[in-house]
Amino acid sequence: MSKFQALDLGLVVRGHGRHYIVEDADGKRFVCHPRGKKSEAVVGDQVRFADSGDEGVIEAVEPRRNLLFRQDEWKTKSFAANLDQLLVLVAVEPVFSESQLTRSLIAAESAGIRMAIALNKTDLPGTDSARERLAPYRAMGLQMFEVALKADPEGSRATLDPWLKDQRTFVLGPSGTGKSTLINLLVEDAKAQIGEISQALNSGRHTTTTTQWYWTDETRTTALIDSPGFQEFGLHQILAAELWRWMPDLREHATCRFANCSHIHEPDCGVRKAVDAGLISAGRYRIYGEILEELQRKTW
Ligand SMILES: Nc1nc2c(ncn2[C@@H]2O[C@H](COP(=O)(O)OP(=O)(O)OP(=O)(O)O)[C@@H](O)[C@H]2O)c(=O)[nH]1
Ligand SMILES: [Zn+2]
Repeated sequence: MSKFQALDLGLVVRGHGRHYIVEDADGKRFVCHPRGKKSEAVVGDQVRFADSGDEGVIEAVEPRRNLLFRQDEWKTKSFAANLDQLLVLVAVEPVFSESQLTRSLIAAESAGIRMAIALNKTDLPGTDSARERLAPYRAMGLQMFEVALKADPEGSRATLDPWLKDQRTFVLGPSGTGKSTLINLLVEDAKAQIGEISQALNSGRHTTTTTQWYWTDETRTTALIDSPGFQEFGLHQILAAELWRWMPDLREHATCRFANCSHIHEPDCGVRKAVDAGLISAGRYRIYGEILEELQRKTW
């Protein structure tokens, strides 16, 4: 038994530099800092903390169920821990980058986190072509939602609510897709929740420059975790030789002559055959090649 077992267990709902907001079982929030130099806790972590009046101290981070993160050549950025699922929000406009979409799905798949895609702004005329671009993702068995968060808020809520209920959902999406609209629709007091936290952390600004945890209900069973940073989604945590495993459409066809097939140039490659036969989308295969090259360039 850890020596911190007797301390309160709390949930990290926001991190800001060396300061954290930790919420206890009753929903009471405390400003805390980590003991020692390292700031290891991330949003979603369960921590043992001691509330020592002015500011609490995080003594230990409990073991994690999972951790969603990205890693480029220079640094690792953790999004959040202990997630149930990932919702990638894209829109009919602005046109989404398939590379970014694929990267976020690979990160979640390799972290063992269930995921879905929501296509927003389906009131716009470009909906059909957006749907077409998403067809490969639907075909590989991904849960897919169509919404119009602004044009049809009630319908959108009805579409998403059952999937979100009682889950901790991390929301990712490029700028301009409607992430703020989504949060404000589902979290009644979103602005108040941010305001309260910004004030507590004395950060002064109300913008979400870091990951933010929201409860959508008073009983605190359904959570949305909002984060900036869809851009530059590095995947250096993934081994080049295993990349294909995290792409369900490639994985399905990876019956190749060589067990260590890279699916790029080898003879008798099931993946390349499937691409030629139109069973794997050319776009997804191209992105696979790009990410693979990036991972193979790794210098360590
Ligand atoms: N046509 C249409 N526009 C929408 C819909 N939902 C959101 N928008 C618009 O899309 C724009 C972006 O919405 P936001 O919610 O601010 O998007 P965001 O993803 O938070 O964007 P950032 O703040 O840049 O990260 C706004 O002008 C919204 O009014 C929709 O269902 N249909
Ligand atoms: Zn192969």
